[in-house]
Amino acid sequence: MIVTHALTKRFGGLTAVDSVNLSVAEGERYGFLGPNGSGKTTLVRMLLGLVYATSGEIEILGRTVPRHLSDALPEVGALVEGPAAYNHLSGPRNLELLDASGRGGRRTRRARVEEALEQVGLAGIDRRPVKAYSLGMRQRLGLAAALLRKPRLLILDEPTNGLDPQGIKEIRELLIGLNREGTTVFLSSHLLFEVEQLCTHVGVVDRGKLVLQDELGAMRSPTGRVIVQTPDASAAVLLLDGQLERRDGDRLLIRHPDPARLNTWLVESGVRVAAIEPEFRSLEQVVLDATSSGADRFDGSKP
Ligand SMILES: Nc1ncnc2c1ncn2[C@@H]1O[C@H](COP(=O)(O)OP(=O)(O)OP(=O)(O)O)[C@@H](O)[C@H]1O
Repeated sequence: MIVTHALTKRFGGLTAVDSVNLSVAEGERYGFLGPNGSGKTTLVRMLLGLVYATSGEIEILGRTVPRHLSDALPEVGALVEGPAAYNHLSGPRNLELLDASGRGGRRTRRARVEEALEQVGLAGIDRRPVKAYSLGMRQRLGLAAALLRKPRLLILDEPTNGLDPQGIKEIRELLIGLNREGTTVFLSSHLLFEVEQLCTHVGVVDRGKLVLQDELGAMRSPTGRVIVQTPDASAAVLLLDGQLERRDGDRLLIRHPDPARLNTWLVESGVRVAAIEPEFRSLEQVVLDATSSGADRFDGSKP
């Protein structure tokens, strides 16, 4: 769906995107994660032919970009930083105008616009001009515009920018739903938590370089520790001499390679186990290990 080879963009002496090999397959929800200023927007703009690469190659839906971009674009929905709109017109009117530039027939235009508005939570919006929209509403309108053509591929630059936690959740659910119906989703974000909640695949960019690219599940390997919930926590603590890493009420974090064996042993020793599961590395830990700069440059906050 998206392939780049040694994609590079320099602005004078600054290398904003540095030899990036991106690979996004059909059906994925791919999170392109990096701190502010790491080159995400520049890469997205190159994918959409809005900025020329200094060197390297881009393929979108099997077409070379920018040369054959116009063949790919009808199947691509895009949202780039600061979605453009006619500020003196209403949101629905903006979408009607946009739709008129596409291939859809006039008779069904109103229905397409209404469906897109409904998908992003703007159904029944009044006729106020876009200049009176909040940042979150503008972002939703931008998403609606990206959805008008029922694209096979969505390319979204920071799609939850300006949204409150409820809005972020709604957009997440919308993107997961669209993806289930077959849309491949590529989005950039500086929010670790957002990517962890939404994406199946992650690319981590640090100072223009892609330092990690994998399936989220594969990245989050087991830590070798087991989380156990037990009403007999005090008895378990005595039993676990040296293996216990942390106790939090009736929740214990235990160094052990095998949850099944640990479970058997605890139960046979008279410790009732209410819940047991292996601990996996968080995306934050993975990113911390992969980047020289440390995860403090990434935004790990939860909404
Ligand atoms: N037109 C430009 N001219 C000069 N430098 C630029 C230009 N566009 C971007 N840059 C620089 O390239 C680097 C990457 O910027 P970019 O906007 O792609 O990062 P980003 O990861 O999208 O950050 P943010 O989330 O803050 O938008 C930054 O150092 C930025 O200042």
